Amino acid sequence: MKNLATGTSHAKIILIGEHGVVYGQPAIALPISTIQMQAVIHRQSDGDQTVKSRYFNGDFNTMSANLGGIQALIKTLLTRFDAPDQGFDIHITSDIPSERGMGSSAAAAVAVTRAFYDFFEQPLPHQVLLKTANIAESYTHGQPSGLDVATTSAKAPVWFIKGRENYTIPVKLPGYLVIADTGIKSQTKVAVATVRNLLMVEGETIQTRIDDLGRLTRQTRAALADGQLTALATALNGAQDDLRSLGVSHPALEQLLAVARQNGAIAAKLTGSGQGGCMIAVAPEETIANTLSQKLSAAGATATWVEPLSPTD
Ligand SMILES: Nc1ncnc2c1ncn2[C@@H]1O[C@H](COP(=O)(O)OP(=O)(O)O)[C@@H](O)[C@H]1O
Ligand SMILES: C[C@@](O)(CCOP(=O)(O)O)CC(=O)O
Repeated sequence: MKNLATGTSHAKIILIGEHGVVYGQPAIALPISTIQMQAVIHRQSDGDQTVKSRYFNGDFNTMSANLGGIQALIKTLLTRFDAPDQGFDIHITSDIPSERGMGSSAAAAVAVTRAFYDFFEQPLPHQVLLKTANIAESYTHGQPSGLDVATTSAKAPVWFIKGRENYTIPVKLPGYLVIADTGIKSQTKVAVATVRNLLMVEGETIQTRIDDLGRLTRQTRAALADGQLTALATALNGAQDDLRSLGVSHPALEQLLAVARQNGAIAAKLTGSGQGGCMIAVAPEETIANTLSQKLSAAGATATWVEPLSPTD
């Protein structure tokens, strides 16, 4: 066992397919490796078990309710390594805004899992990482698709279908993504419940929208493979129409989407669970992306990021 161990992860955005993915449709998500999360463990020889994060600073056994997922995950890991009473101090630091659709809960779970495997000096196969980190996600979300854990631990864009073995896909497209945060917090489990309730009440019309998200995601995959920026834009804009019908947009998101479209974005949609959180816009050139970022900030976005559409290591 080490005296000092670390685990890292990063943010993600869902390019297309959020919410549909909960019902078996495909989704495509991109790692945002410039926005990082880190978990650092110091061994405590006195047996103390302590946690420090944005949400909580104190004894591991009295962690606040919104860190219940991380607590359950750490308990599982200590049991797995036959060390339930091992002393540790874990410090989680994050640049990922929380409850904004950028995968903070999954990134925390991935960083913590990696840190404990490093602490106990054990190899961590990727499939074990996914399964383990999803213990925390199940607690936080109820029934996560697994997309967020897959992407916050990935180095390349992920093609994802729930319950299947998922894989990374190449994206070789010119163009830039602008990510903008409305600053409005929204919990994934609440947005997922909105869609579930609508599906129960309205049935077929909602199922049609979910199916359409799958169709548009497949169209996006073809557009990414062929370098077709216009086809990509059509699919992303169509997905926003579907997501609005599913009840997961928000006036603040709609306002930023309009600003993006008026200032040179060829596509704009919410990303992640919606009902607040972040939106993404696609710009054909970096100069347009930088202008968009300024305009979105002026329109009230609390933070913006510009990223190339084809991620680089
Ligand atoms: N820095 C952090 N340290 C520990 N846990 C975190 C941190 N940031 C986020 N989380 C966890 O993620 C939860 C938010 O997750 P969620 O509602 O899914 O939003 P997101 O879209 O950001 O993933 C928080 O309630 C907390 O449990
Ligand atoms: C809405 C959903 O498709 C994505 C949620 O993303 P986030 O937790 O808002 O980053 C839910 C899921 O995939 O489990």
